[in-house]
Amino acid sequence: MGEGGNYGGIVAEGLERGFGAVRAVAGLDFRASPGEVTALIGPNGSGKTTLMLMLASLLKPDAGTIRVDGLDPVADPRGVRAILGWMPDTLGSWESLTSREILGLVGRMYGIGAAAARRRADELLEQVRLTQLADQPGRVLSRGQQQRLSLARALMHRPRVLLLDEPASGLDPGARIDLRSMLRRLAAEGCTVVVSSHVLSELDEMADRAVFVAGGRTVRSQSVAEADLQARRYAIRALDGQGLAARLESLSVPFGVHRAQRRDEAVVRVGSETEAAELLRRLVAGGVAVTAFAPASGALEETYLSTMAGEAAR
Ligand SMILES: Nc1ncnc2c1ncn2[C@@H]1O[C@H](COP(=O)(O)OP(=O)(O)OP(=O)(O)O)[C@@H](O)[C@H]1O
Repeated sequence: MGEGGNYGGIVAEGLERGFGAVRAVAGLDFRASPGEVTALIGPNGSGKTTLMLMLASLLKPDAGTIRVDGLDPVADPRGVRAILGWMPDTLGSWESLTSREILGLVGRMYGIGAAAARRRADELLEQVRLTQLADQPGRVLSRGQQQRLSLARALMHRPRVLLLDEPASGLDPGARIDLRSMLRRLAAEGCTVVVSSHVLSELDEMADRAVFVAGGRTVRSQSVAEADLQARRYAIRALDGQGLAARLESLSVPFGVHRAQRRDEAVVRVGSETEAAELLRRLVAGGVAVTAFAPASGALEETYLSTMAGEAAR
């Protein structure tokens, strides 16, 4: 429960924001609950950053209402900033200050005492694996290291709500895994976590819920568990591709042939995991030597493609 209102987490309704003639956000509803990681997904220019800036009190909506843990970012921007951590997609930094100094300064800006800020900075530098570089000036950090520092900055004041715009971009695979487990842990501690990303396979692993936006509007909101249950495409490979095709034809299963990783595979659409298991059983029973049988794309990617295809047809 938020201190200043009835809802914990984020509730935004009917949001609109234009820049001159461009309607960046044009009737957007968005919710994110405490204890969950919510993914914000949409094509380039669909309004994700504009939405996050409004949630973070850094940009005023032209219309609509926002509550962040019960607080209104328009009426009470300081209140919202005190409970919210914001990791922008690119972060300007103080080039001559060290990571340790930057975090110390950010801590002081949030009103944390010097000793407590130092302790918190050390703890976060450890978590984002920057301890070795803590006393190097900011300008020597690589892009991925800057991203990790940016995450530490967003967490300095232990925010209850965390907004991250493309947090994984520039991170190496190990750092991506660290990021995922950090965000899961923060959600488990009750934090409201919102992540925008174009890497949908990563969100499959990380998010509980996804909000899809296009053209500045919400076009779909779905839990990842629901996405997992929906109809999806499976890719099948066999030692003998022609035998596989013949068997699919005899079972009256429509399929397309797709060249992947230098080999042909058949792509079919199945309604559920049960249906997939039954198809695999029948192929094997029919003597097809199946070597691979798996979803052709992640659950959120599947929703994204079908949702955006629907949008294009509007
Ligand atoms: N300050 C601005 N002035 C003018 N137009 C802007 C401004 N900020 C955003 N826009 C426009 O608003 C639209 C939405 O932009 P936004 O950055 O919110 O998209 P996004 O979904 O975050 O995109 P991406 O996935 O590429 O990061 C775009 O058409 C963009 O050009």
